[in-house]
Amino acid sequence: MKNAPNIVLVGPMGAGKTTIGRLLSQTLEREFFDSDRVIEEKAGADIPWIFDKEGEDGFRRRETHVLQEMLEEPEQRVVLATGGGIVMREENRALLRKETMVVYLYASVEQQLHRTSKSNHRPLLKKGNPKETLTNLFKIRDPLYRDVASLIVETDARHPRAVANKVLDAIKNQFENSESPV
Ligand SMILES: Nc1ncnc2c1ncn2[C@@H]1O[C@H](COP(=O)(O)OP(=O)(O)O)[C@@H](O)[C@H]1O
Ligand SMILES: O=C(O)C1=C[C@@H](OP(=O)(O)O)[C@@H](O)[C@H](O)C1
Ligand SMILES: [Mg+2]
Repeated sequence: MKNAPNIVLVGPMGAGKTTIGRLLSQTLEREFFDSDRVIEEKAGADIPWIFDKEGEDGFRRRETHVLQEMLEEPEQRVVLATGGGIVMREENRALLRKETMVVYLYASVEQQLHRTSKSNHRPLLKKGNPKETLTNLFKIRDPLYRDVASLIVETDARHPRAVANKVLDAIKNQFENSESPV
């Protein structure tokens, strides 16, 4: 498992990408990165500010740049939590398809809504009705998550530690099967 490629978590807001990614990195003794935090550190500003001053397009340009940096480092083996919109750009999906173990953390819209209800760090949920926004985004993005994912793990009825253990088991099975001699 040590040699498994970069592990990248994708999924909607509130799926647990940041939370589970940190748990996975501890167990796997790998560096953990959250693309949102890397974007904020590089910009010296938080995501709401970036959306406000540069628009969503400006944020997406920064997001692609960070993804390129993270995945194009040949020796790097990290755990990367992405933002929920990472799959919107084809260039990001192309990057995710190369040499990467992509895990789709699935969460129902109800759970997405519940888990993001206390957050004021997600600009897309500040406008309009959050449930409608999450429902519409899910319709568009669920097929895109499935397109890039090697594994899909259900998160609704599991605590974070249980989700992380499920992901680890699934990665172990996938990686060992792919390594086993024909
Ligand atoms: N499996 C889970 N069960 C219950 N709460 C969760 C679970 N995964 C994450 N959370 C909680 O949901 C919120 C959003 O999690 P986060 O990791 O930020 O999601 P994402 O990065 O996918 O948007 C956090 O408060 C986190 O503690
Ligand atoms: O779904 C999206 O488009 C976004 C999700 C956020 O990350 P999380 O999925 O970690 O909340 C963050 O990248 C930004 O607010 C945009
Ligand atoms: Mg996150």
